[in-house]
Amino acid sequence: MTTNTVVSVSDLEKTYGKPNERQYTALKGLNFTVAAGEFVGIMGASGSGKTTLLNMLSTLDTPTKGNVVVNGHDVTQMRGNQLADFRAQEVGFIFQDFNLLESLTAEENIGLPLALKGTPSKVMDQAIHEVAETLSIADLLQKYPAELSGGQKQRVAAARAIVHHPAILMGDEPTGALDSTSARELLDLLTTINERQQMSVLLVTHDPFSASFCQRILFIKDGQIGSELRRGDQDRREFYQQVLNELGTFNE
Ligand SMILES: Nc1ncnc2c1ncn2[C@@H]1O[C@H](COP(=O)(O)OP(=O)(O)OP(=O)(O)O)[C@@H](O)[C@H]1O
Repeated sequence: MTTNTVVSVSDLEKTYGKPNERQYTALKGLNFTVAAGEFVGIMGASGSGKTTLLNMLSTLDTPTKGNVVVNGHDVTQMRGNQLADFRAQEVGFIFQDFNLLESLTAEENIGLPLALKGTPSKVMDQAIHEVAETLSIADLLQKYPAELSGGQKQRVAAARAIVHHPAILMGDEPTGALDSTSARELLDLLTTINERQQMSVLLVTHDPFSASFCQRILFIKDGQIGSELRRGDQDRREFYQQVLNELGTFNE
């Protein structure tokens, strides 16, 4: 793995079910890398293995075979506390349903990854306010999730995902519960995070509009990478058309 590779996946396989039970192989030998500062999309039809892949990358589940290396750590070799430390430091997550804690303010939610690491409160305050400025949510910090719109909740969730400067930000359909305006704002925000902070972003989505914000898209079909698109110097609208065309032929 070269130094500017943030994610390296080799021969990744995942079979669900015990050997003496009914088994299903969701991933059938995936190989790809994500470079530092790259914005990569993972697309595929329902059931193609997108969430399974994200679970392997984020260490929420373990592969049956193969390796996943994130920022130099072979996560398939880690156990217990090592895994917990890895997740707390190297990965940021945003989910479709925000996953904010309702009893905490936006500020407290954003600070969670730092609190879990035992960060001193002054350092934590500064980091929270910096990220809140970057994501234009400084005025929301004292509010509780119930007082926020879906779009605002997802901005808070994005702030929580990057406050500890992870090596990579992963999103599982993060625009799925948003109206089209908020979805657009979140995608612009992910682009800002990617460009300004040089943070690698991996976005799992079945939505071609969301995917068109990526620099490169991997299309998964039946547990394998079926094809790949690169945006190059096309503008986003042209790339969107290309994604639609690819999906048209890909799903046939
Ligand atoms: N815990 C499990 N046990 C058995 N099979 C599973 C399990 N989790 C997922 N699968 C199967 O693995 C395949 C891939 O599922 P996965 O959730 O990764 O797909 P996906 O591409 O994320 O789908 P969607 O877009 O609908 O979320 C599916 O056929 C699914 O039924």
